[in-house]
Amino acid sequence: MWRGGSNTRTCKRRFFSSPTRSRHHRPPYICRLHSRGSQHLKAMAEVDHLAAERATARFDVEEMKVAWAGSRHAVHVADRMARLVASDPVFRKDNRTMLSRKELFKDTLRKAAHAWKRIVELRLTEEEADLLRQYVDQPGYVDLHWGMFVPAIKGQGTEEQQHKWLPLAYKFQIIGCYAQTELGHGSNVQGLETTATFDPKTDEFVIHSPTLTSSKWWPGGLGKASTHAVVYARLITEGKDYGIHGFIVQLRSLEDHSPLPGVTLGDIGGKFGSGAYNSMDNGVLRFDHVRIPRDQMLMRLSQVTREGKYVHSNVPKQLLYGTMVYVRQSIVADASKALSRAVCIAVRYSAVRKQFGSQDGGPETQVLNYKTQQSRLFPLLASAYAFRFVGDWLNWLYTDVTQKLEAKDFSTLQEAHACTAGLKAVTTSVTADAIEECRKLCGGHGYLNSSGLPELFAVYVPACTYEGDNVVLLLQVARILMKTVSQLASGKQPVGTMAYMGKVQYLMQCKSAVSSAEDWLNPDAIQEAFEARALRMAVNCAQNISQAASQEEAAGFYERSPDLLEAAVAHIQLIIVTKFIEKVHQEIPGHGVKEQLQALCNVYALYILHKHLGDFLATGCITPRQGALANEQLGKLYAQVRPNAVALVDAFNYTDHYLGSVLGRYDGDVYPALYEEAWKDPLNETVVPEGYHEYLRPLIKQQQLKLSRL
Ligand SMILES: CCC/C=C/C(=O)SCCNC(=O)CCNC(=O)[C@H](O)C(C)(C)COP(=O)([O-])OP(=O)([O-])OC[C@H]1O[C@@H](n2cnc3c(N)ncnc32)[C@H](O)[C@@H]1OP(=O)([O-])[O-]
Ligand SMILES: Cc1cc2nc3c(=O)[nH]c(=O)nc-3n(C[C@H](O)[C@H](O)[C@H](O)COP(=O)(O)OP(=O)(O)OC[C@H]3O[C@@H](n4cnc5c(N)ncnc54)[C@H](O)[C@@H]3O)c2cc1C
Repeated sequence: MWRGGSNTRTCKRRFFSSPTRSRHHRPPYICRLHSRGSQHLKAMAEVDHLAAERATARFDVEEMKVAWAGSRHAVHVADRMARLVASDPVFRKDNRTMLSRKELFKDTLRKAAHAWKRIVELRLTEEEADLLRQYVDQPGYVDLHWGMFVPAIKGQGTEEQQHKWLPLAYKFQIIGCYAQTELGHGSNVQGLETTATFDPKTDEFVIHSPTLTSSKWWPGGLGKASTHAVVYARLITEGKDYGIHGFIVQLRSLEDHSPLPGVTLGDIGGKFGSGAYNSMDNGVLRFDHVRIPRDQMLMRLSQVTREGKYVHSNVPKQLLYGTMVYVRQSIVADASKALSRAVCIAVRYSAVRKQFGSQDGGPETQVLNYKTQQSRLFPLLASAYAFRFVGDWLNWLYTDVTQKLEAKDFSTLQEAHACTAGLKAVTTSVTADAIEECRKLCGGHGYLNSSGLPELFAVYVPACTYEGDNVVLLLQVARILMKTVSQLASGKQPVGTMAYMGKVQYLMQCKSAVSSAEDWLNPDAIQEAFEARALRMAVNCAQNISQAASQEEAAGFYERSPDLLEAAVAHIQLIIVTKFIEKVHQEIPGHGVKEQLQALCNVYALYILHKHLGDFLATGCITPRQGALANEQLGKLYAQVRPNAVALVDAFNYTDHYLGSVLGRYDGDVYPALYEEAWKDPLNETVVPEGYHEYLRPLIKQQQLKLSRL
């Protein structure tokens, strides 16, 4: 019922033969003679400026790649797809920020068409094709086609509807998008205004946009590319409004791509940052009484009969939100990808960059050796790993819930909603902030487009808003927390990620036994502190809401919503910490791999504890002294991570192409690359800039004339 996109774990494999490759999947870098202005730079043989860093690693990087990717098979497939993309000139992206919007959009169409051609020619599996698209790394209509249009039909269409529409979508005979949000409403899905009124005379629905605010607004791929959309509209039949339902609507001609009669379509305009998300044609759409056959209503959950009778299957209405739940879980995995890219750039560059420290002409200090740099960077490195593992777990949960739903077991629906909504909110917020932090960690050069960080930030930051504004989603988690707390008194045992709340008697009064910094390395000590903090914050909120006895519960919730947000964050951080601890408890092969993950797990947990110390102290879970000990241990852990830092980001296994950053290059040969990149800027195409004769020369001449008259 919630069937979404592919579950890559179960994908059938069909490899195309691949050439043998060197250990690191980048072409050997030969520093080229620079075309302009840099003739003094001599061609050099390949040099690994980070070799000394790599030599200090105390673990097996190849095995860490397996731990990161999930399996040896996953490393292998990702490696092949990444190289395939990196070696293909069509997928070049280093000039992207210099293209105009129109050029960028056309470039996106070209890349998408070429990617599809390669997928067909090489007969790639679904898993391989997904990865290939990921490494092309340019937001475009295909993301919504595969990521939302297809999953919506799979999840909400009947067998016949799937049989009819999916083959068309799979072969790109139609291109689809997901048209839910309107100009007037996004978060409040039940507030959408577009109508789908059944006309029994013709056996059709009439799709209409009654107001300006009912215009569909934002859907990716809608503006220029899509031929079809799953449109969410209020179903009206026999004079009654049955609320929001999904409909497959054709928007453009399959002959000449012109909008069909009654359909007004366009792009909503340029977005934040150069390049970045501007490759996507987020669109506006209005309907003027557009007719579609009745069988284009997605009828898996509810149906309208030929006579116009509304029939709702005996399933929870929230299944209509299934596509969003599917995408939210995939966004958590994407957060670890975006965060690990930023961290990889910042760690490698921090190892190359040197400032201060030399009084006598000796070597300067690598900025990675500054404790402040480590205390800003290593928690982000740990977070990348934490998000990766919680993302894997969430993918498992999603698959499990989907199977239960197929068997008409809806008991885990709430758990799935709380986990996907909360983890989406926390991981995207942290990642967006972390990318910006990585930019600052790279100093001035981080601000250059060639660092890759400005574009990564601009592409990533809307993840805090799309698929549910993060605050709105955290309030959903808070509601479920409050419901769970209120049920504790009745003796109902919470399950899943809320199970810890069942230990309410103990967790409300327990005192941490930590008495030395080392005690904080005990996972039980961490787990208990996080559980007690999350539970006490939730219980405090529930008490404050109920104490406002004069108010309705909803009004109390509204008043206390800032505190509720924090309680929801505490609960989600507990889940992330728990899943990291569980991961480290598993068998993990490879020399030193488990030890490194253990250290990163502790960094993650103690960093969160340090950052939110106020919560832990205010709820009395730990004492100020124990808080100070946690911080002391954190410093020791940073020292442990330091010699492994570069190898830990190498384990992400990213090609230079995918990273797209002169600062994050695998070989660390940053300065010639920065120098060379600068000359590629269109401003450097002419020595004397355009506009000199119009504006600069007359200005200078005028001033000279004035001066000569004096
Ligand atoms: C690549 C980028 C592409 C981007 C694409 C997009 O952005 S696409 C556009 C993306 N757009 C967005 O993401 C829009 C974000 N907005 C929303 O998802 C919803 O409007 C809402 C969740 C905020 C409110 O929901 P509501 O109006 O129904 O009102 P309510 O709060 O009263 O909840 C009623 C009950 O339903 C439960 N429940 C809710 N959701 C789920 C769920 N998914 N599953 C299961 N259950 C769920 C909830 O717990 C409650 O349960 P209870 O207490 O009765 O047992
Ligand atoms: C890049 C991008 C791509 C997108 N792609 C698609 C797509 O393909 N298809 C599609 O249908 N949509 C898409 N969207 C739309 C997206 O899903 C919505 O923008 C998102 O759900 C947020 O809704 P909103 O814009 O209505 O924000 P609003 O709800 O108007 O948020 C504005 C502010 O109000 C606050 N707020 C709102 N409600 C509450 C509340 N109850 N309590 C407290 N605070 C509240 C929010 O926290 C926020 O600070 C996309 C958006 C973006 C930015």
